[in-house]
This record gives sequence, structure tokens and C-alpha cells, in this order.
Amino acid sequence: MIEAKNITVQIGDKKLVRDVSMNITPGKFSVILGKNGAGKSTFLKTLTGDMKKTSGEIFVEGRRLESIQYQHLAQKRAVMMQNATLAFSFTALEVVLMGRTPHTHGFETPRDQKISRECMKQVGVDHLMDRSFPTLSGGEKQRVQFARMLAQLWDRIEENSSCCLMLDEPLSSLDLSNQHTIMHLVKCLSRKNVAVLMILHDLNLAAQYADEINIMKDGRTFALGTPNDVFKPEIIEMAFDCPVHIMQHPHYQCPLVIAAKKEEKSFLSAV
Ligand SMILES: Nc1ncnc2c1ncn2[C@@H]1O[C@H](COP(=O)(O)OP(=O)(O)OP(=O)(O)O)[C@@H](O)[C@H]1O
Repeated sequence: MIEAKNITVQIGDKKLVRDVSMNITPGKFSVILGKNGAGKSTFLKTLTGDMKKTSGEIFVEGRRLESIQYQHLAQKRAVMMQNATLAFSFTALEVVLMGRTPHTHGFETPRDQKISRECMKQVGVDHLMDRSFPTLSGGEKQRVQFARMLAQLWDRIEENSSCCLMLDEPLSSLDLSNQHTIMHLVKCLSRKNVAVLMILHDLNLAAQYADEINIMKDGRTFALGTPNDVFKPEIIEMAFDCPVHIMQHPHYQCPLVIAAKKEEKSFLSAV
């Protein structure tokens, strides 16, 4: 669905992303991991067209990203950026209805209303419908934004046509239960012809749900493969500069990563 070939992004003399390639395909749940500043969001922003690449090529269903009309793109690809804010006091339902904009001709229909309400129900935020979006908690906002993406792709999902979800740290404000609810929902969507690309910081959530993981370091792909391929102590320790223990999960067929205690003396130990 989305093919990124040898993407490089340079600002001034700094290379933020270096020669990264990835295929985001329907039926596959892809995750990008990496240290702070590794280049994850920059890479994702080039895939969405929000940031200019210096070199490389991006194809959406075989066509160059730059040649596709924005509305056409928005009908089949939904994006959730990190800490997206809204300046105006829309209700939560109005925010979800925004997901229907690529499908309307300037005004929404009763069907758009019905779809938006259903998406809020699916995500468990229907009780927040009439609340002013800026007054919601961080986690409530993230779940409402997720419902907005679902509303945007609803028609494609219903028809079982291919479409794409791109999410930058969508779980950063969610509690344990809601993290797994969203990950389970995304996994189910990926099995319904949705191509998923998600940036995460939680290695164990990635290990449990992802089909493919791209670990980035210093703007490059450091390791790419299944959770079992990339979750090796030598890879994780080098990518994150952190000693780890990796074992088989006692209940699931995936690795389990535990950070080892840091031994070096901290500044606080001198106080
Ligand atoms: N517009 C910009 N101008 C200069 N440097 C930038 C710009 N945008 C990002 N950077 C730098 O590029 C590097 C990669 O940033 P990016 O946001 O892609 O990292 P990330 O892997 O998503 O990090 P995090 O996990 O902290 O969100 C960082 O060092 C960042 O400071």
C-alpha cells in the first residue's frame, strides 16, 4: 500500500533520517521503535507528506505520493500525530465527525453522524460525545482521536478495501487497560486489510502485537524483522544504550524485555 524507498531527510548539515526503506502493507501491523531523537517521527512525517524528504521515493498504491490529491489520500489513509491539539472548543463528537470530512461534500449526512457515534462506541468514548474536547484528559483525547481515525476509514473497512493507519505514539497517555484495548483493536483492523504503521516506546507492547518491527538508531534502520528476529539482547542494548534481559513471554509466543538495573553512580548518590 505504502512503499518508502531510501528516504533521507536533511536539515542544514544534519541528517535526521538516512536511507530508510519500509513497506507498509495491508494485513501487516508494523511498528517503529527507537531512542528519543532516533528519527521515527521525521520518517513518519515524510510518509504522510507533512515533511519534505531530501531524497528517496514514496509510493501509495504504486503512485507517487506527491501526485495524489489530498482528499483522495485522506479517504484511504488516516494519521494520528503526537500531541495533536485543537485551538477551538469543539465537542468530542465534532472532532470524530472531522474524520468524515474527506467523504462529505461540505455538509455531513445522518450516515456520517451514525458512523461517528458507532466509532466512539467501539473505542469506548461514546459517553464523552458532548464534552468540550479541550477539557478532556490526555488519555480521553487520544481515544477520541483514535475514534476520529476509525470514522475516516470506516467505508474502506466496511468494504474490506485496503487502507492505512499511521499513528505516532498513540498510547502515550493511556492506562494499561486502554493501551491493550487500542492495540487489540489495531491488530483486528490489520487483519481486515488495513496497513498499520505505529511508533511506540513500549517494547513489550510491540513484541506482543507487531508483525514487523523497524528499530531506528541515529536516523537509520538498525534492525528490521519480526519481534523474535529483532528482540535480541545485543540489538536492543545497542539500539537503546540500555542493558536488558530478554526471555520468552510465559503466556504468549513473543519475547519479553526487562531493562536491567543501571549500575553506574548517579549524580544523586553524591548528595
Ligand atoms: N525541524 C527540525 N530542525 C532541526 N532538527 C530537527 C527538526 N525536527 C526534528 N529534528 C531533530 O531530528 C532528530 C529526530 O527527531 P524525531 O522527532 O524524528 O525523533 P523521534 O525518534 O521521533 O524522537 P522521540 O522518541 O523523542 O519522539 C532529533 O534530534 C530532533 O531534535
